[in-house]
Amino acid sequence: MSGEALFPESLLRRSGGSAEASGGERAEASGTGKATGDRASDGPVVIAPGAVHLPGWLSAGRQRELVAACRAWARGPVPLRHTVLPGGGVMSVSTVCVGWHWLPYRYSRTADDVNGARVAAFPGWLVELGRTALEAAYGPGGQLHEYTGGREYTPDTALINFYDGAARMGMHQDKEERSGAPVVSLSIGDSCVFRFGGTRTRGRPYTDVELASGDLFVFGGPSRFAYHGVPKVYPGTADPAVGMSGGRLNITLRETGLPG
Ligand SMILES: O=C(O)CCC(=O)C(=O)O
Ligand SMILES: [Fe+2]
Repeated sequence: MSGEALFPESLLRRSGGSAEASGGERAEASGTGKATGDRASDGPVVIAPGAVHLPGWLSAGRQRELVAACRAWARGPVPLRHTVLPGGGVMSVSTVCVGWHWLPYRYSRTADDVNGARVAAFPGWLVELGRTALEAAYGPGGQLHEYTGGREYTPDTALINFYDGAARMGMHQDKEERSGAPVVSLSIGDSCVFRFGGTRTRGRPYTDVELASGDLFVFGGPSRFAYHGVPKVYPGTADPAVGMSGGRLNITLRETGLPG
């Protein structure tokens, strides 16, 4: 089944209700309460220059639609799998990609380290969702324009990561892309600690942000190549209304900058 068919108009609408990046810096709330599927957005929180957290940006309905699309992609043409690293280590998250397949440490149209199949096409509605997300995080002009090199944001790959309660992701940079356009990250299901550091080292200083179901996090501009990771997931914190029985789903949209 094509992912496109699963998507109603609601995902294509430029979202109302999502605040624009007008507020100044605010301290990050550190509550660990049960995440609901439909938290009202409190507005953008600037974590570092170019790095913005928008709590509760996706409605419960949109989260359910994304969960359904990710389920369809996980069925094929490339299955969800634990990536094997060159040193023999196996990532604890399971991943499936759309548009371009990420493998350590490059992109390919085919899943060369899985089953060799060409990955699912990157759908137009997901480009629109990425654009809407950037506008919500940065505001319609200004940084948005600057951080995308004056072009419209055109993500062409999505990495979909599934975390069970024990899964983690070590500190790393997203640097296989040749484009410096921002990364758009959407979280659904269980809450986690998202650790966001600097561009030079994977160590301190960093900021720990709790990402809950429906949250948007964007990192671009001076933060585009910042180290980040997920040291902890809080099992059982998701609202079953988003359509997941457990675990955490994270979708990152990126521009690869690759031809074709
Ligand atoms: O799960 C997350 O929030 C981050 C995922 C990530 O950093 C990645 O896929 O490169
Ligand atoms: Fe990453």
